[in-house]
Amino acid sequence: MGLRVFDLQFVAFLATAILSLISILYFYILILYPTIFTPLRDIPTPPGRSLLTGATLRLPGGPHTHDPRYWRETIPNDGLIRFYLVGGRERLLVTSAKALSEILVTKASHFVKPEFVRRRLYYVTGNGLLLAEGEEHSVQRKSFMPVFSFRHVKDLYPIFWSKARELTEVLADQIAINNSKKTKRVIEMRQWTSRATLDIVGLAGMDHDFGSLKDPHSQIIQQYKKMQQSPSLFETLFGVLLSPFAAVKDASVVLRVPTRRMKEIKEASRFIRNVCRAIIREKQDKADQSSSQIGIDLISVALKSDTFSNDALVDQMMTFLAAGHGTTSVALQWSVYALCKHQDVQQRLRQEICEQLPLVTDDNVGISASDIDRLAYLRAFCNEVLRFWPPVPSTIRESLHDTTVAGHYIPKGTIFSISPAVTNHDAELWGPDANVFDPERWMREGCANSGGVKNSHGFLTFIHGPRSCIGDKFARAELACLVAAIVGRFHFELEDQDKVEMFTKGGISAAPADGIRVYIEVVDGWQA
Ligand code: HEM
Repeated sequence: MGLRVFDLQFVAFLATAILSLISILYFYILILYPTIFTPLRDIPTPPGRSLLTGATLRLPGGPHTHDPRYWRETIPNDGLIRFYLVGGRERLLVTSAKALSEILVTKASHFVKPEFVRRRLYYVTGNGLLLAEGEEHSVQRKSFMPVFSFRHVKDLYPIFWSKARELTEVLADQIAINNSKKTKRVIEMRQWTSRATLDIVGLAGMDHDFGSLKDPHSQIIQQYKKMQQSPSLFETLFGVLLSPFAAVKDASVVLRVPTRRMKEIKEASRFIRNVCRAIIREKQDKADQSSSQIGIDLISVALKSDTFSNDALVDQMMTFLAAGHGTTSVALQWSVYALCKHQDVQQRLRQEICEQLPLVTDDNVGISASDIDRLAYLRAFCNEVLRFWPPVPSTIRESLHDTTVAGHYIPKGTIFSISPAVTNHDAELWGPDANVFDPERWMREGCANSGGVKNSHGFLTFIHGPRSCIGDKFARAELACLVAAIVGRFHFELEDQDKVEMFTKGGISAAPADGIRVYIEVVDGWQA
């Protein structure tokens, strides 16, 4: 009996000691380290933070104490602003062109994508160009540079145009559906932009038509939807609980918890990998029969180079599908939003397109790169959409070892936020009208390629340096073809004219929250 009391006392003592230790550890990680001991304490920091939620980086949506654009404008800084994430973790927002240039270009090899980002993206992108680091990345990048050069991308315009035509056909069918007397109808753009851009990456990237524009039940689109699920309440709470330890060790353990969402993400990833594998086999069979059967798409060119194993090629295909599909889809959604909010721009763009391009309904007439690229206002409009609503609003980097940025000492393991959404609206770089949507800035003399920005780092949509978007020319050409085709054929108006579109909260891309619901109507003048 006496022994049992002693046992209980010992267990109670042990439990109290463990709880006290955990509390001290949390206190140190949450309060003491980030406020007193951190070597980053001299970097300007926005006032006020919640212990639980930190000052999590939000997407810009107007002045707000947690809005990084607001910090950029109100907190005096010399290139870096420190803020806290959930659990007291520190992060540095990079605000000056000089600091961006150091991290992205001059000292690019000192900075990598953090391990927890690589783990999170792995299922979606595979281990291709986006996630490779160091020498492996250099070799992969060198192999793919030629196929993403303008010399090659210009040959892909007819593919972009043919899918843009198909998009206009399915949209016209949607107007006619159920009620042939109706001339306009409300459509949610997201599903159509997503299907169009997936089909385009499929055709131009791997000579394979997923046919998702025509097939509403397309398996591959369903699988991508599964991958974009937001974390459940349990996963979020679990992440918050572990987050203080992320400062010590990354908390990607959350990804290893076998929740239903993680199971579905892994299944979807397996499904898409198998589709990629089958496409490669088909290509190899064709190539075995005749070398002239090899196409001009990205993967055929990689196959010809003999640099990649089949598994490595699957990773690259996953990368191109993921990196090239959602981003351009989001850019097209914002384009439609801009057209609705600025009807004068829509009219002027339609006039240029209708005057200078052949009918989109005419399937006998092809389009070349020069047909599209000579349309100055189309180019200005697309550039402004990409500036104003960068589809990747923020990316992150981690310092590989102790270094300096903007004159500040930066210890190994420091995490930086590189934010196109902040930099693309920086009044110091773009002038006082930085927060105004104005394609005209790209039409001024000598500004066609720069929009008049004072430093090239000011346009950060595709970032810069050795890790910049390799698909930027592909994306710009694709977006221009899609915008030209839909503006030439349809008139767009928001379902709710006064609606100010919000960004989605989750995901990598900054997509419009409601997928852009518009009235769409076939216009006179540019139809067969
Ligand atoms: C409007 C459309 C697009 C935007 C805004 C965009 C933006 C970006 C950004 C910001 C990065 C850098 C990410 C980081 O390092 O953290 C990136 C990388 C990348 N993008 Fe894009 N992208 C777009 C379209 C495309 C397309 C169409 C493709 C391919 C078909 C593509 C393929 C890639 C690849 C492979 C990388 C990794 C490059 C490397 O690390 O060497 N992107 N993109």
